[in-house]
Amino acid sequence: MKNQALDGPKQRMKVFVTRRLPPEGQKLLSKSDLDVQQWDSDDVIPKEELLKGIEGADGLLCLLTDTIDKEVVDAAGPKLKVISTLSVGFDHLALDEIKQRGIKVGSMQHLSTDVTAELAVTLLLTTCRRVPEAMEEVRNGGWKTWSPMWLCGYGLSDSTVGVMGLGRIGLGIAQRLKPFGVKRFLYTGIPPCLKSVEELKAELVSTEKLAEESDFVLVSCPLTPETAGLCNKDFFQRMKKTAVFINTSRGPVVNQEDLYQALVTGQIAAAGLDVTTPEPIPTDHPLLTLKNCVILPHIGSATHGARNAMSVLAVNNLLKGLAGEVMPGGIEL
Ligand SMILES: O=C(O)C(=O)CO
Repeated sequence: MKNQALDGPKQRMKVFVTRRLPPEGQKLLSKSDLDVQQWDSDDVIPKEELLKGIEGADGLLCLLTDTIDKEVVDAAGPKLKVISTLSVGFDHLALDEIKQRGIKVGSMQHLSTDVTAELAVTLLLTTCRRVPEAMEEVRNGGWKTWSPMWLCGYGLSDSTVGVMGLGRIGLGIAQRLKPFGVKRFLYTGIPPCLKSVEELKAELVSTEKLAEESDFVLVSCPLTPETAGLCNKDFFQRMKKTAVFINTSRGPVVNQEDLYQALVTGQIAAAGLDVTTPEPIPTDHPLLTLKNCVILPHIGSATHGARNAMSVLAVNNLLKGLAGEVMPGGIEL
């Protein structure tokens, strides 16, 4: 039998959680034997609270709204072993600093692929068929009669769709769009499954060609130094005047001033954004004055099922990582 007096009581590992979690993840966390300290709020944690809270932590569970930079990992100190993020994207994590310290990182992997692809399709259809504008006309008395060219948009049948970043989500988008009668798929990026690409007869092209030949451009690439600002003046000038642009990845992939100019001058037909820079986009932002721009508040993965499942995976990543086991959503650094 172990001598408790000599060994001392087993110290519980400390984890810091930067937000209230969806119920299923919260329940799992509460059953663990970790010393859980949490920012018990639905609001973003202020940086100074994060710096205080993470001190001496073995693990961190964070959100995409938390910037985990050198200052934060320094404040944590040498015990920090695992960072689990409740997101697919990890552009908010200073990966170099994290890697240098041998900290393991877990994210969502495939978990929110379907719902995010579904939202991208929703946003595309909403934007290309001018749904918010049409609803507004019903409310404000603009609906006078059925009229041949009133509120005409663009349909997907026989179109060319360009997916920038044919990863898991990009592929999910293309697969969902195929039954709408899309004639041709173009893509950039590295597909997760070549067989699916063959089934779609999707063509790997340059970013320029994708811009020039697509009727609908959907951005689903991660934010990296290479993709930041990729959709800029030159990109929009290459697009067709009848083309529709959709971004469900990260705001900074798009130069918003250039997008505004492209929309206001009729360089492109319309845009739908689920992500902006910054988030939230200020309510007086020029893009919000445009009828041909539909903006959603970053709800790509916002279904009850997905968010609960994401929170369970985020907690499991934390538990497994701290136990020295393989994290189900571990990422290669
Ligand atoms: O999981 C992510 O990275 C998101 O952007 C949530 O929709």
